[in-house]
Amino acid sequence: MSSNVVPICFSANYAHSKWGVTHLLQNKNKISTLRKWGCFSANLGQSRPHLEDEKPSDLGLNLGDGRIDGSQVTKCHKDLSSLPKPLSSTDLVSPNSDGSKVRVAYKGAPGAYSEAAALKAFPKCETVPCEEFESVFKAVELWLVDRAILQIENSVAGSAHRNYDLFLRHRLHIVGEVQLSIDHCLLGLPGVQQEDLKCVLSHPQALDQCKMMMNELNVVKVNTEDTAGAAKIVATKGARDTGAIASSRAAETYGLHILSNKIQDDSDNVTRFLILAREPIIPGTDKPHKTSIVFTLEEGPGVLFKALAVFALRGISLSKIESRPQRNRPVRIVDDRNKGSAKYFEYFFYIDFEASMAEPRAQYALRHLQEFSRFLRVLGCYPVDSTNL
Ligand SMILES: O=C(O)C(=O)C[C@]1(C(=O)O)C=C[C@@H](O)C=C1
Repeated sequence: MSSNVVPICFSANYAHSKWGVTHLLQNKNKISTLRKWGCFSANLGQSRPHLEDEKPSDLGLNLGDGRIDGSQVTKCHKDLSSLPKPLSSTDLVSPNSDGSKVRVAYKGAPGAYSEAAALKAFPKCETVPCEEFESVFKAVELWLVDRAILQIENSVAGSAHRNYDLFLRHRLHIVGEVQLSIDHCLLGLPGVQQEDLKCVLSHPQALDQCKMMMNELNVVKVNTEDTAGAAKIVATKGARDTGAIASSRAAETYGLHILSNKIQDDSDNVTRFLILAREPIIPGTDKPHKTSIVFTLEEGPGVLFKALAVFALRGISLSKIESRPQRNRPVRIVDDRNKGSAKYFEYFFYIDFEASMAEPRAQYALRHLQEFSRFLRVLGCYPVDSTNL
């Protein structure tokens, strides 16, 4: 197939498409709630709600009992063997609840923690390494993969600030979270001792999480794109005075030795990752859910206080709040005749709150928040990761 030919899939099986539409119809009420808050981007108008009651004959098809026998084939004047064979359900590769066959994009080299997070969420998935965060998002948007995994915060080193900004540059939805316990190792070439090291490479977050050990060793710290990338550099350069902070999986992947393990300052070192997809999931109330939103505020006294109160008033806990500069409008200048002009920074506020969008109290809280906000977007509503770390 030439590279500029895009295969477009259509259903040759009425029953299959009917199932999809029926499934959507059953969840129509929930979906309309989601769309109201901007967290559903699929165009339901394209699916045909009346299709559920339609029969093949209504669609202008006369299939008889649905089967084609040999006599029908011989009546054709054309060679049908060159026509594309319809996909059967066994050919289809789609995200399954057991995690099989899901393709997950992550930023970094094989052996990175983000790859481990993808494997924790989808144990049988195919992981797809990407060089840039932009490519991770693009891979999902262009249907090259089914999901993306994105590190968002660490219990010791804090938020991955830049990753917050990516949400507004793209329109992916948060459909899950993964909490991964991070045990860093100091890696070196076989035969190298810890004392031989003059320089240690790693991702800035990992170097930050192992400050005490780095100060003790008195080495030069060098930032790399990711921890596994650091291990790869040490292995490929063969530098005996250079070590890497990375996982034991990375040591195995690149044939390095573990000089020291669990070197992080805090033994409870946990990184939270988000799972992103093209479509949101239908939020439930069967298990604890979180909702992530981003908003900007109107001007006025106490607006941030009022914004946060909409959750407190309804007994909804906030699990995270983060602010990021509004890049397109970073400063607001207010002129006051008596006090002169003042510059205020403008922010996007990101909040995770502990409720499902299927709960009326969450819907009321967002409706209330709209009174004080200029812009509001639901980034996703997803089950809390309550698995063992
Ligand atoms: O470098 C990696 O291996 C990553 O997956 C990135 C990352 C991060 O950005 O926080 C992930 C987990 C650890 O906290 C350290 C690094």
